[in-house]
Amino acid sequence: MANENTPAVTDTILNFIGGAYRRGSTGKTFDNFAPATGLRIGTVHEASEADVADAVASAKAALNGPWGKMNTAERVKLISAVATEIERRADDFLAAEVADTGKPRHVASHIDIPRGAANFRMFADVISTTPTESFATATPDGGKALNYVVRKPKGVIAVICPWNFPLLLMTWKVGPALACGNTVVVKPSEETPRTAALLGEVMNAVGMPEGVYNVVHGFGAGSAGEFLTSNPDIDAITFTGETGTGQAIMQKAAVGVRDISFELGGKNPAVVFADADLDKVVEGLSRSVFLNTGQVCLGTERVYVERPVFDELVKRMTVAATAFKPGATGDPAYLGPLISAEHQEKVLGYYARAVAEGATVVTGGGVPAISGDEAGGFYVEPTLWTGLAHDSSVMREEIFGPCCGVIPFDSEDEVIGLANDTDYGLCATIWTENLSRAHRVAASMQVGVCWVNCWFLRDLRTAFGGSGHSGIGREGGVHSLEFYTETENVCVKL
Ligand SMILES: NC(=O)C1=CN([C@@H]2O[C@H](COP(=O)(O)OP(=O)(O)OC[C@H]3O[C@@H](n4cnc5c(N)ncnc54)[C@H](O)[C@@H]3O)[C@@H](O)[C@H]2O)C=CC1
Repeated sequence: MANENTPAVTDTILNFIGGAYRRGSTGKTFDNFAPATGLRIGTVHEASEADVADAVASAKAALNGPWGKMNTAERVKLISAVATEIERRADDFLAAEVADTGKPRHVASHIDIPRGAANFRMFADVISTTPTESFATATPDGGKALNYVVRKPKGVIAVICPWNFPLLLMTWKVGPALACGNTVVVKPSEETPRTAALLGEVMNAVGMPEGVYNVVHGFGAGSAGEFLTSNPDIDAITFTGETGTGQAIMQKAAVGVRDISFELGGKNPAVVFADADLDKVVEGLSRSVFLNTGQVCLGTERVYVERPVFDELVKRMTVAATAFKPGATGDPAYLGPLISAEHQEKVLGYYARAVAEGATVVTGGGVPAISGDEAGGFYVEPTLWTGLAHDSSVMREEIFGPCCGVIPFDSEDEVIGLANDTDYGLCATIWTENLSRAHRVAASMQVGVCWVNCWFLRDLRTAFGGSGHSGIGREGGVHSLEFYTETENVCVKL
C-alpha cells in the first residue's frame, strides 16, 4: 500500500543522454525500492557500456556546440533558470527524493531540494563575480610584464554520487561544472536514481543545449560507474562516496592522468567541554548524530565529553534520542529508514559488535517494533553507547547510522589527541563557551571543516572537503574553480 513516502504506482526511470530519455541498449533493468516500506516502487533502466560511451560522446560534442560558444553571462542565465525551475517543481523533486530515500519530508523540503537549487544559483554568482588573478612583473630590462590567468573548462566531467543527499550532493558538483563551461555525465547512486533523472526535464525546460547534462544509471564495478571512469574521453572525475570506492576510482583516473576531486567518509568527533551550554549542545549534537538517520558524512559518531558533565550529557542525549520515532511517517519526530536492507544489516552488525567490544547500550541498539505499511522498512533504533574503548572498531570505523559512542576525557591535550587519532579528517565539532579555547582547539583539529557551538552551518561559498581518508581537494565557492577549470597563465611583455 502506498503512503506519503512512496509513490502510488511503480514507475520507470530512464537514462538521459543528449537531451533525450533512453532505455538501456541491452534491455537490462534493476529494481528501485522504497526504504520506508521495503516495497519495489520502480524499474531503473541500466546503461550499458555503449550507452555510457554515447553519453560521454554527447557531452563532448556539446563542448563544441552552442554551449561551448556561449559566454559566461549566457551560461549564467541558463544555470540560474535551472535553479528557478527546480524551485517551481519543488513538489516533484520532493516526492522523488522522499520515495527514493524514505527521509522525512521536512528534511528533504528544508535541506535537499532548496540546497539543490541553491547550488546552481550560488555557482552562477561565483562565476559572474570572481576576478581574474593578475600580476605586474618587473622585467630584467627595467620594464614590466603583465601576467594574467585565463580560465577554461576542463571538458567532460564524470559526476559520481552517493544516496544520502542525492540531489544536493549531485548539484554541488553539476552546478560549478556547468558554471565553468564544462559538460557532465552523472552516475547517481543505484539506490536513488530519481532526482538525477528528473533534472533532465528541468534542463530541457530551460533550454539547456542537448548533451550538456547526461545521466547514466547503474552500479559501480562492471557497470555504469566503471564504464564512466574508464572512458578515455572523461577529462576529470568528481566523486562523493566511500573511501574504498574512491581508491578504485583513483586507479581508473590514473590512466590518462585525469584529475580527481573526492569527498569520502568520516568518523567525526564532537568535543564537549564542561563550560559548554548543555542546552545548545544537546540540540546540536543530537542533530549531528541523528539527522538523516545518521547518514550524513558530516555526522558525529564519536563524542568526547569532559568528565564533570559526562553523566549529565549522556542523560540528556538519551532523552533526545528516544524522542525520535523510527517508522512514524508523517510524525514531526519521524526518524527515517536506512537506505537499504544491506545498509541496515551493516549498521546492525556494528550494533552487535559494540556489545561484543564492551559497550553499555544506553539506549536503542536494535530494530524498532513497527507495524502497518512501514513494517518492511529498513529501520534501526537511535543508539547511544558508553564504555567503548577509543581504539575499538566501533569507534574507529565509519558506521553511517544513527548512533555514537560517548567517552569521557580529562584535559584539552588528551582530547585533541583522541579526536585526531583517526585515519579520517572530514570535520569536527567543538562545544565550549571559552572563546580562546574554541579557537585554539579548532586550529589543532586535523580536519577540513571545524564547527564551534554549531553543526552543519554550511555557507556554500566556503571550502568543503576532508583530509586523510576523507578526501582529496576542496569544493565550494571559488575553491570549486580550481577543480572545474584549467588555468592558463598569459604573460605579456609591456
Ligand atoms: N565526504 C562527503 O562529502 C560524503 C561522503 N559520503 C560517503 O558516502 C558513503 C555512502 O554512499 P554510498 O553510495 O554507499 O557510497 P559508494 O562509494 O558505495 O557509492 C557511491 C557511488 O559510487 C558508485 N560506485 C561504486 N563503485 C564504483 C566503482 N568501482 N567505479 C565507479 N563508481 C562506483 C556507486 O554506484 C555510487 O553511485 C558513506 O561511506 C559516506 O562516508 C557520503 C556523503 C558525503
